[in-house]
Amino acid sequence: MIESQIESRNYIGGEWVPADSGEVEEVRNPARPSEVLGTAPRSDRGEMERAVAAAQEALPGWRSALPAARGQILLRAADIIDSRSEELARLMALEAGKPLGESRAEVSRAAAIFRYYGSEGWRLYGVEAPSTRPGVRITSTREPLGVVGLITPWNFPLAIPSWKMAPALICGNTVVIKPAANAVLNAAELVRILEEAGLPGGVVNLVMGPGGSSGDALVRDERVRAISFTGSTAVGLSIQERAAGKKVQLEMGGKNPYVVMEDADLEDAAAKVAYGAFGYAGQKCTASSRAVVVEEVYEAFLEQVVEATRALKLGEPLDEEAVIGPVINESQYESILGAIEQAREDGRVVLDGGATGPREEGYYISPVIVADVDNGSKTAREEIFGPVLAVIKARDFDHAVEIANDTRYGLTAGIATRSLRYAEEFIERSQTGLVNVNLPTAGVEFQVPFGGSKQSGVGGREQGMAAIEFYTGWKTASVLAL
Ligand SMILES: NC(=O)C1=CN([C@@H]2O[C@H](COP(=O)(O)OP(=O)(O)OC[C@H]3O[C@@H](n4cnc5c(N)ncnc54)[C@H](OP(=O)(O)O)[C@@H]3O)[C@@H](O)[C@H]2O)C=CC1
Ligand SMILES: O=C(O)CCC(=O)C(=O)O
Repeated sequence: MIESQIESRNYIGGEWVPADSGEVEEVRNPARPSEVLGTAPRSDRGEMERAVAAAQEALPGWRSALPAARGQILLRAADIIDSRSEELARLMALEAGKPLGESRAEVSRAAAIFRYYGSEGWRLYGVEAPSTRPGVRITSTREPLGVVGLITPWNFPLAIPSWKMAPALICGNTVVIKPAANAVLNAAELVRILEEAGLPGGVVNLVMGPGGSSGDALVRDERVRAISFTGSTAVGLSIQERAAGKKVQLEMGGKNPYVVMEDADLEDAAAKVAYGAFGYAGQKCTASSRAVVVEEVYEAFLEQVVEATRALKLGEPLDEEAVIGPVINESQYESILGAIEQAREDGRVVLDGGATGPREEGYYISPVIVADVDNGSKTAREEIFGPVLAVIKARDFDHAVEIANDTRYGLTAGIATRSLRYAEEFIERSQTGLVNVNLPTAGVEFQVPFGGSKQSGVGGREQGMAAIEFYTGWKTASVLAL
């Protein structure tokens, strides 16, 4: 239980302000839906227009500040995140239903992201190239894009806003962020931390409101030079159309395969697939939702993965031992239960989970594993974003790779094997942005490029140096001294 409800507000031009209409949305605890954690302003287009104007006004000062001075603020933010880690982790567990252990890891990850980009200010390198013309000096330097719009989901309520905001800021851009309705309290805390770290008013602006109105206003605003979005494929692809003329980065869904070869350590593979499929109830774009297993070890793997899944505790997010919490909200709960019905038709149920009790007692769904799934079926093709694992039989390595790649998504893929040849060939042939050998598909590192191919990702990659590339443009100057 929380001690008192949190009344969150928009942050525009350095002021914490309510929605123009005064309307609010309740924020509820997915583990106890009757519990109201707080409220968020129900903003519309007008608030978004003012937030963009504030970001535009703050731009000249921020872009001309020394990168090292911008970096100092990010480094201070990292220290504040660390100093408040337990409180932030508990808020994440309450609002996003993320088990405490994983919430703690995400808070540390957010601090590390701010630290990493805080020092990137020293490395905003340009290039000097030889000219084809005598006496001409050519330099290409990086410039900020201007005002950037960030639209973030609820499933990584601190890490994703951090890995979008920190690189945008170090490069000298100003920001307007629209967080998901189910992650507003976390987003507001992060912005409060940046304010406390000394970020000038207007450099980051936060507007809470429905995606269809305030989010749409951000996407369409001509003053906004770039949009970085994480969320569903349908919304992402529609943003690509609405944001015509802007630089766009879309991180969308996944239907991530984990191939299990005959030479794998089956116990290890089963543990990694189970964690990848069911950690945080499968609500990750990197979740292992398809296990593709060669026939030689198929039945043995099924036994092991059921056992490994049974070992994962489903419980209250504040329970130290829990790995699987509730799903985020009623609409996801309904949609996942519908997908489970479909999965029962599409395969042989080897672990029969589903709703664990009345929804009023929390949106809990226990893991479901279906075997003998055809890769052409709905269960194997559509992102469920819930605790459902489809197991698909492959004849051999080539067939497994073919099945793994036979999807409209291309975010991440894994393989369990002891063979260097399988591992290297899988890396080579996998049509994904990330490949993991004997490691879970979920859980990415911030210092390297992150993102997918096909309908998992459009635009430049996030994180690592790729984010610097996204949040800057190049200016080439040619000079002939007379
Ligand atoms: N790739 C990933 O990591 C994620 C994938 N998903 C996928 O999406 C499904 C649904 O989850 P959901 O939260 O509804 O995802 P959405 O794609 O609807 O939401 C993601 C973000 O986009 C905003 N948004 C929604 N509609 C618009 C719009 N028309 N214009 C601009 N912004 C908009 C949302 O705001 P608001 O919350 O106010 O609607 C939120 O901030 C999941 O089942 C999962 O498959 C979801 C989250 C993360
Ligand atoms: O697995 C991770 O660490 C990141 C997942 C992610 O970015 C997402 O689900 O949106």
